[in-house]
Amino acid sequence: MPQLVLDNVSVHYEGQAAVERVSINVAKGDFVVLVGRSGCGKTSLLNVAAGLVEPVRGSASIAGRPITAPGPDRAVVFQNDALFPWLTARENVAFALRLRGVPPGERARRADELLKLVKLDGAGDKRIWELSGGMRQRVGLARALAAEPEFLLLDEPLGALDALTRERMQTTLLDLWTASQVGVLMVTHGIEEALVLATRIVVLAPGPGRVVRIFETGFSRRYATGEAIRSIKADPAFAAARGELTDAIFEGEAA
Ligand SMILES: Nc1ncnc2c1ncn2[C@@H]1O[C@H](COP(=O)(O)OP(=O)(O)OP(=O)(O)O)[C@@H](O)[C@H]1O
Repeated sequence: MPQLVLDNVSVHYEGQAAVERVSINVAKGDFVVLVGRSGCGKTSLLNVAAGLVEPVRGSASIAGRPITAPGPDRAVVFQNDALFPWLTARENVAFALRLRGVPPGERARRADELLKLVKLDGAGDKRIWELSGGMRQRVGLARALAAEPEFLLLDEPLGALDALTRERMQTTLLDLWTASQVGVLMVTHGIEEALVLATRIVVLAPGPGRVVRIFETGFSRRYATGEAIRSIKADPAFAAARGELTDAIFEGEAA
């Protein structure tokens, strides 16, 4: 099974250490979430996995192949994803299909399938500027999936959304993950979001960024096997995990 591996990765900017010796493994089917206070290096680590930042020490690889640049095996979705506003939702997704070499005759049909997967069937003809923030983010996800990546790298993809839309998008993300069995590496500031989505949560602390705790969590697997999110969140085990995770994030912070 191909694994995305960050092995003892250190990242420096202008000689300053931002991340020191962090190791993270993401197998296909894993949903790994990075959490931690501002400046602990979450985005830097995601950028190393994306091939956008080169570590000064340690290595990044997929199935043993070094990561040196962005590649078709990884799709990246950022908070304010750059869609083409003058194109329709379908054309945005079809653009990614074109880059992958899908023949013109198949692109519209395949794009519609992907839009259906993110529950945007019927919105294919709408231009990006006509869509709400949540709908745009779903187009971004459909476009990322169009590349048929092995790994999805998500940097606060739901951060700009209102609370209700954000909650709905969490189930959309889980549905996509369950259906495609990609490996996900995601950054979030949402504690509850991390618990709902992750199979593993990596807690980082700043100064310089390092791993302080790893939680193996099973809530998203429960969703994948049919349990409703509401029932999962009502479980006392969920509240207990939220308390533990919050403590781990703020441990060591000056009062
Ligand atoms: N391009 C850059 N040049 C210089 N310093 C940078 C650069 N990118 C990040 N840093 C620094 O590296 C450290 C880690 O930043 P990073 O964005 O990875 O953290 P983060 O955990 O994602 O933060 P946040 O939660 O605030 O988004 C910070 O101290 C930041 O100021």
